[in-house]
Amino acid sequence: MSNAPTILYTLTDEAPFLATASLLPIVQAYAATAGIAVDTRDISLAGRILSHFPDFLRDDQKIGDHLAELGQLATTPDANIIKLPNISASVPQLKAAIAELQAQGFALPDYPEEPRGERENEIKARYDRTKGSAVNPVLREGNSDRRAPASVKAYARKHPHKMGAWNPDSRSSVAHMDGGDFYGSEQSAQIAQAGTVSIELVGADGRRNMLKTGVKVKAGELIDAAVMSAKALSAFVDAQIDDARAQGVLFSLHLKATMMKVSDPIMFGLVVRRFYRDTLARHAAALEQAGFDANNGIGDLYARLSSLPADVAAQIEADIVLEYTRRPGVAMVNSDKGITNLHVPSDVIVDASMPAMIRDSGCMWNTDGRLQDTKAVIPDRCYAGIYQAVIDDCKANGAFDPATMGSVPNVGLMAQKAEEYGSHDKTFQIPAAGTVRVIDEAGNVLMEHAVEAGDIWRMCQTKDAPIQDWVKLAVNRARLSHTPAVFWLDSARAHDRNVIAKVERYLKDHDTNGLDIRILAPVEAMKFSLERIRQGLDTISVTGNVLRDYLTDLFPIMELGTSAKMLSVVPLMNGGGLFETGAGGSAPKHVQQFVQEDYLRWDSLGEFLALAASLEHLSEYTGNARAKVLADTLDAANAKFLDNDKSPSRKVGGIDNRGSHFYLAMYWAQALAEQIDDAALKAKFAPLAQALTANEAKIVEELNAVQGKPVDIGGYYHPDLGQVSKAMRPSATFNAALAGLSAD
Ligand SMILES: NC(=O)C1=CN([C@@H]2O[C@H](COP(=O)(O)OP(=O)(O)OC[C@H]3O[C@@H](n4cnc5c(N)ncnc54)[C@H](OP(=O)(O)O)[C@@H]3O)[C@@H](O)[C@H]2O)C=CC1
Ligand SMILES: O=C(O)CCC(=O)C(=O)O
Ligand SMILES: [Mg+2]
Repeated sequence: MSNAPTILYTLTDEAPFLATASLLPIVQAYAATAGIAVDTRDISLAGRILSHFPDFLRDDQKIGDHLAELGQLATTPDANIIKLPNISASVPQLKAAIAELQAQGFALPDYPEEPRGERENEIKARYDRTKGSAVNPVLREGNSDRRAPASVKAYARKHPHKMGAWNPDSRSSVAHMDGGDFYGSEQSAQIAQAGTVSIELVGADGRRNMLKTGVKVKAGELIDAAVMSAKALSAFVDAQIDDARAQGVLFSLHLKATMMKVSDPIMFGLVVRRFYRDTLARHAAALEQAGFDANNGIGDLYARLSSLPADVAAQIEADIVLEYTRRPGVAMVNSDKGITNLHVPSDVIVDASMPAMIRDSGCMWNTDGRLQDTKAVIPDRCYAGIYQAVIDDCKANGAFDPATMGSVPNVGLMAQKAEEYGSHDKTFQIPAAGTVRVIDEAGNVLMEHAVEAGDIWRMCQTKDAPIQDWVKLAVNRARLSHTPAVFWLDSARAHDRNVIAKVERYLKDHDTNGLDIRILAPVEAMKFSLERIRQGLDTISVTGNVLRDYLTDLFPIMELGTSAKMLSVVPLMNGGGLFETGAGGSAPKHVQQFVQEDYLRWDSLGEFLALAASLEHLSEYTGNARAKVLADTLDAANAKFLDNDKSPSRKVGGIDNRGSHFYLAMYWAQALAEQIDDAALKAKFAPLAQALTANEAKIVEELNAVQGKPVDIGGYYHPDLGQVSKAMRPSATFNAALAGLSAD
């Protein structure tokens, strides 16, 4: 790459994809002035689906497997990838995307939910590769460094977002199991020498059923396994439903059905089956016939009613209404449309949903569209306790104050499918009682669990090199930021005990003189960090993969109002760079607003920060001095952008995503025209800076004039590129000015 510096910009889904249609032409035009190509790769859900079915498509419809290509590139020092959030699809989303593509003339097969025969099994396996968190584990060949840069933190202090007040008498709480969960059953082993392990289920009758063979392991690697008892989960859920009703609080469930794509939909399904148990039992035969799958949420039931005789469908609907009278109120995703917390597994995702609840005074929405105290059910104990610690702190001390609070950046272990990221192909719902064993090639039993039918058993892998890299990253971050760093590890967990031993060993490889580095159990680490945050002090959280996910939404949402404003860098272990934009998702409700009123609220600050880091990395890797000038001036532009508060406002009338891109382009051009490090660039950007500055009012008016009416983009999962581009670039004056930069 050093000859032809290239940045690869990912095309994804929903709001970030729409934003790209406006931002990318700006980025490409500016980067070209330094001889940098910014190419795209399609890793959207639709793109991933199409790339897996070339044999069903016309030649002109086929696309390559861009994700595999990027995954390969991520293992090389040449990688310079800007990764926007993408859909980690649940089954309902996957089916909706397939239906949309079929309607657009792509002759894809249906998703065989209950595959019959080899052909359907093969088709389902192909689709399943595109499902859930299919992208991030492939690209994240490094550990993550997520933080709010100083300019962003200063912005948040100057323009604090609203936080709901906390009442000390709030009845909101987090409920978790006391036993029979992953936490209570975790076992861990360290691999002595490279080889393979197998996973077998030995039935009560002694029959051996191989669940998986040939799982490659490296020397020094940690493997862990745990089981969630279906019986224990079921009893726990029943007790929580009753308790929520007795207390008069809303019932809500918080899982990560997208990222934990095998285990969590099963847990979600179990909760749906318990909550609606009377209706589901009464109509079991009809619902079976209609193909209802509780793992896809109660929304799946409604979607299938039309396939049943009208009187049966009406009876089922009536029974559900009746059943609600016997249950606690359920938290709503959208009370206007009657969408509950149990409708779709991907609607309520714990990393974003718990911070939202905490920001809303510990409440969620009830069916009347009003906020109400809530019981948040997070069954497994591994991490549930951290949220109760936040709730306890808010009840004791009131809401956090974004104008004064400190920050909790994160260094997260995730490289090479570390921890839960690698569990997908090693998670099983157990068909019959027996014992699950993990055995090595010599036949040694490394871990074993007694299991019952319906239990969820899963194994994770964490290689040694990523742990070493993670420790190094933590020490470097603590040194660079002069900030204490806490490893959130729980000595009561078998896996964490093994990680602690490695951390203690690898910390010795570094100069930690003068640094404050501690290892604390998650709840203690949370209390310690919260106590400091209230004093305005920062504390680096150094965590495993799941806490990385949880904390990098929780703290940014409390501190900045959104994780979109985070700098999110993944220094790839082989030297390349993966620059993620923000730490949040693809915000589906932004698309709904856009098609209804041509207004896109998506905040691209995460993209701006990622681009600056990517240009900086490119300049260091290739020695391209102009890339450095572009990076420095973009930094300056970002600071000005924040200072002048040019992020999109929430409602029609203000500037939206497109307006904010214009301001970034203007500030960036002005900084380039003002700098003195590169005279040619200065001369090139002077006329553009002048044109944008002179036409500011006109451009903003052209951009804002389109707002307020519906806009058609030709699809949700696979919108029409031409229509999107037209909608996202409505200012002729701005477009002409940019074209001028590329022309000369
Ligand atoms: N890295 C990735 O690829 C990730 C992908 N996802 C995927 O994203 C989808 C949605 O997930 P969900 O958990 O709802 O999380 P989101 O982060 O998409 O949404 C949660 C809320 O965060 C706020 N928000 C997030 N990003 C922005 C932004 N750039 N501009 C303005 N507001 C923003 C909005 O809150 P408010 O309205 O309160 O301002 C939004 O409603 C799922 O398909 C999920 O799988 C999720 C996380 C990461
Ligand atoms: O991989 C995913 O599905 C989501 C990842 C995520 O939420 C994150 O990285 O913060
Ligand atoms: Mg997340």
